[in-house]
Amino acid sequence: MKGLHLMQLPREVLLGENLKGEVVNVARRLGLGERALILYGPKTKEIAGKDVENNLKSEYEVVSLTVKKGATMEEVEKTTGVIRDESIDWVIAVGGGSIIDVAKLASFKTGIPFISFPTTASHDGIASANASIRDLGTKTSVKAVPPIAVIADVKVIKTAPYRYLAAGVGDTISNLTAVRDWQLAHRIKGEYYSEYAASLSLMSAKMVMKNADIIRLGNEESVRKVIKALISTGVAMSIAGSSRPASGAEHLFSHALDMLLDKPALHGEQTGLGTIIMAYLHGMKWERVRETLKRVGAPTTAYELGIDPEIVIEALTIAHTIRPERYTILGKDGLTREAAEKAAKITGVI
Ligand SMILES: NC(=O)C1=CN([C@@H]2O[C@H](COP(=O)(O)OP(=O)(O)OC[C@H]3O[C@@H](n4cnc5c(N)ncnc54)[C@H](OP(=O)(O)O)[C@@H]3O)[C@@H](O)[C@H]2O)C=CC1
Ligand SMILES: O=C(CO)COP(=O)(O)O
Ligand SMILES: [Zn+2]
Repeated sequence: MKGLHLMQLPREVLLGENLKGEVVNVARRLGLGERALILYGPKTKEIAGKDVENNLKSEYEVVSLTVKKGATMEEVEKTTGVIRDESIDWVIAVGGGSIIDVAKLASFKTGIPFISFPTTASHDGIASANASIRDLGTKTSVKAVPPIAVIADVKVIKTAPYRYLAAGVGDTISNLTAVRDWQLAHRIKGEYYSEYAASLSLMSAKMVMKNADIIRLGNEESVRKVIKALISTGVAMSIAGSSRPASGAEHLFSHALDMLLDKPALHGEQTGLGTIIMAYLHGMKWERVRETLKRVGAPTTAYELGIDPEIVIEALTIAHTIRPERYTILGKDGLTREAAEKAAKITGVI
């Protein structure tokens, strides 16, 4: 229908302590069916997956699946296969961004609801409607539906190494340049722009900047600050109907690194680094971005990320080719090698 803008959002968001047993109550309140599929990874099974599964078994028939190959189409297909073969009614994902994205796309393809139970605060896919699957023929996220509920147990999330929390700040601070890119595309290409989505996204970035010193403590309050920013960013993406409010040129840079590296760093670490450079290109106060990342202990140089400076330059020069329909500060032609090197050197990234 022309002019119709569909915004899908989670029905329940729980943020608190000791929520591994709460899943049963959430499922009951939402009237979810008898047969549940729980997805976890080898590590997140031990961290929280088994406990959630055992709690669920008191009231539901539960099938479990361990995702070993990350956010790949192979894992999505395996999951959709189990959903069909076992007549599953709903899915719960207990894990990092990869496990959540596998559950998100598999449940979307089979038309059943899923619950997001994050074990890290490292990415803003926790509550979003889009899924990033590596070998989907595109390097970027595709449309799915948001989780019907998000259950964020701060005690569980705190078990993750501090690096993950700092990565969550990197994924959130990206909103600053992502929104600038969006505004640019709105002005230059007449692209749809949502002031509400952009404001919510910017607010999340500003909140983590303001609370950098609290986040650095790595305690439960720190986790709460970052998780709220990540969930709000996911909602901003749902309002926008795309990842526009949270993904601009800094994400294209991170996607380019993922293509070039056998072992990329954490998503949020890469996007944080990209934000410093893209803020410089936009003529923004890029020093403030770098300062915040430093204050929370996130990497601000290629060296700290363990990435060869040459790869950083290459990623900067190819970033514009990854999602050509998404106009950014990199323009249609991208950066020359000289411009890329200069931007990376001036900002101290290489
Ligand atoms: N859909 C969206 O909107 C978005 C999606 N993303 C995507 O999310 C992914 C990044 O997510 P991220 O969470 O950073 O990484 P991953 O989900 O890839 O997890 C990385 C590793 O961390 C482990 N892990 C998870 N939780 C804990 C914990 N509490 N303690 C110790 N180890 C733990 C995982 O264990 P195990 O081996 O058990 O899985 C895995 O080995 C990328 O694929 C990115 O593209 C990012 C932003 C937005
Ligand atoms: O990571 C994301 C937002 O933080 C999703 O962005 P992409 O659509 O670029 O994959
Ligand atoms: Zn991201």
